[in-house]
Order: sequence, then C-alpha cells, then structure tokens
Amino acid sequence: MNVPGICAVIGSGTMGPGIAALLARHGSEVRLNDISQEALDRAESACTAASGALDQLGTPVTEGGSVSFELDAAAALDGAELVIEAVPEEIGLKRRVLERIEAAVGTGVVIATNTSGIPISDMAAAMAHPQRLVGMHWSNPPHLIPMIEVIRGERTDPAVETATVAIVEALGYKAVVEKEVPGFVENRVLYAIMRECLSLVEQGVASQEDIDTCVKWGIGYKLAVIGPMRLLDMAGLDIYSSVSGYLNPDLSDEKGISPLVTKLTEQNRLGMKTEDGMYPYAEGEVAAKRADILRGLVTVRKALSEITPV
Ligand SMILES: NC(=O)c1ccc[n+]([C@@H]2O[C@H](COP(=O)([O-])OP(=O)(O)OC[C@H]3O[C@@H](n4cnc5c(N)ncnc54)[C@H](O)[C@@H]3O)[C@@H](O)[C@H]2O)c1
Ligand SMILES: Cc1ncc(C=O)c(C(=O)O)c1O
Repeated sequence: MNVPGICAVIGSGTMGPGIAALLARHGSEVRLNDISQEALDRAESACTAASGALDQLGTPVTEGGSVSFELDAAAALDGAELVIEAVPEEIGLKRRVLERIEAAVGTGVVIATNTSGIPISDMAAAMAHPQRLVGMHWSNPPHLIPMIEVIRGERTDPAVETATVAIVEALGYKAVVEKEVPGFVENRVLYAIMRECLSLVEQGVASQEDIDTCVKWGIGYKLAVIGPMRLLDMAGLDIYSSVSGYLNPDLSDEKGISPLVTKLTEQNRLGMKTEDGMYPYAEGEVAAKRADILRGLVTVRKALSEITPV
C-alpha cells in the first residue's frame, strides 16, 4: 500500500503541520485545514521546520508531495482518500467535525482521528457510517516519532484498520494495533509517569529540574533501548515483586487533575504555546528550545535506528 495520493488534515495546531509534512514527504498532496487563518499562517512555518527536520533525518523525498493551507473545509476534503482529524480534544467538537467530514467524502474514504485517548466508539456514535472511523494516534512531534497507535472501535470495519496499518508502514513507521481503552496504551503509560512526577513536585520531594534529569537519564534513555516489559526481565521479577509490594500502595492515585497544573492553566500559563508554563521562557527561548528538541530527537532516532531499525 502506498501513502494515499490526496490527504486532508483537519486542524493545524501542534499536530497537524508535522503530520502534513510527513505525508507530503511521502508524495501525498496534503490539504491542511483550520478554522483560524492565524493557525494556518503559523502552520506554514511549522511545516517548513518539520521538513527541515526530515532533511536532517535523511528521509527521502517522494515526487509529487505538497501541502496547501485551506480555510475552506470543503476544498480541503474534495477528493481526499484519507482524512485525519486533529482538532482539540473535546468530544462534542470532534463529533461535529466528524459528521461534517463524512458528509463531504465518499463512503470508501478512511476517516482517522488523532484523539489522544477518547474511545473511538464514543466518537462514532453520531456518524452515519461509523465503520470507516479509526483511531490513528500520532505521537508529538508526529514527523519524528516513528510509531502510531491504530485503534479499532466497536463498529470500525476490520479492513479500515488493515488499510490504516498499511499507511503507517508505508510512511516507514511502526504500527501498534490496540483494543480501545481510554488513553490507549501510550497515554496510559505517559500519564502514569506524569501523575507521579507532578505529585513528587507538589510534595516538594525534588525540584522539577531534578525530576526531568532523573527521568531523562535514569528512565528515558534506558526505556528507549529495552522497553518496560523486557526491563522486568533484566531487573528480575523477584525484585519487582519485593519493590512493588511496598511501593505501589504509596504511589499517587490522584483521580483528578494535578492542583499545580490546574493553577497554571487558570493563569493561561499553558507551556511553550504561551511562553510560560512549568518553566518560564525568555523572549526567543521557545524557538530555541523547540529547535534543540528537534535536533536531539533526530540525533537519538539515528542512534537508535542503528540498534533497532524502525
Ligand atoms: N499536542 C500533543 O502532544 C498531541 C499528541 C498526540 C495527539 N494529540 C491530539 O491531537 C488533536 C489535536 O491536538 P493539538 O495539540 O494539535 O491541538 P491544538 O489545539 O494545538 O490545535 C487544534 C487546531 O484545530 C483547530 N480547529 C478547531 N476547530 C476546528 C474545526 N472545526 N475545523 C478545523 N480546525 C479546527 C484550532 O483552530 C487549532 O488550530 C487532539 O485530539 C489531541 O489530543 C495531541
Ligand atoms: C502531555 C501529552 N499528552 C498527550 C500526548 C499525545 O496524545 C502527548 C505526546 O504525544 O507527547 C503528550 O506529551
């Protein structure tokens, strides 16, 4: 299976531009749509930056690829063979957008949602043809993280799941096929880590800088090479039993949103997008940090590819 010739990406915030840039790199004519002209203007430079990162990575260019920026959803959807929905994580909004998408495209078109973890069946509830909705959960930044979760809802046609896996593989990425649970696999694991880290900061156990250092060098580096299930074998299951016996009852089981995150969000301190969040950012620092992160991810991915080809 090749990457579809015409793709529409609906929503061009954090995720849309990187997704579009990767599809275009693989030869697709991509229409990136948003309701905000400002978001589309920002998306143009984000696509250029994503394309630069793909150059650094050495991802070959397939002839015929392009990205166009469309305020008009109907124009973006016209002739699309694959539609990827990437609007904000709000089920009511996603349902409305999906209804509009399915009214504009043929019944054979795969409609994928990049939801971070809303069950696909919940989103498909209002669709006339729910068999073509599939979860296609990209990881941020989507043009560099070479793994996509593919999630079938109760009414997703198995052929749509198979076609989505084939598209992921045609992009040179790994597909992880899952049953639907809230958060899917990646965010269940990531949010378990983040819940514990936030709780440790809130309790004053360590500074957030030291927690970042501990996770990057102590856990992140190791897990990138071996994965948690293999790490159990490396550590010894007897050790895991002893430690988890006293540790699990002490871990955070916070059911709500972290009080620290709630406070910052109420102050509109949302992170890099508002140039203030867990960390403050001086003028120009966000662009520099983003460039450092992209450079770091390219370097690490090249190194990891030598031991585990994608
Ligand atoms: N940010 C991440 O790290 C990340 C990673 C993986 C998945 N996701 C998921 O991807 C989706 C998008 O996330 P994001 O971070 O890119 O969000 P975002 O808020 O950065 O961007 C969403 C964009 O959608 C636009 N939009 C809103 N309504 C629209 C409509 N009706 N039609 C077209 N565009 C519309 C907004 O103007 C905005 O530019 C969410 O479901 C999110 O949970 C996010
Ligand atoms: C905080 C956070 N939440 C969701 C996602 C993905 O759905 C990511 C990510 O991909 O990095 C994330 O960092």
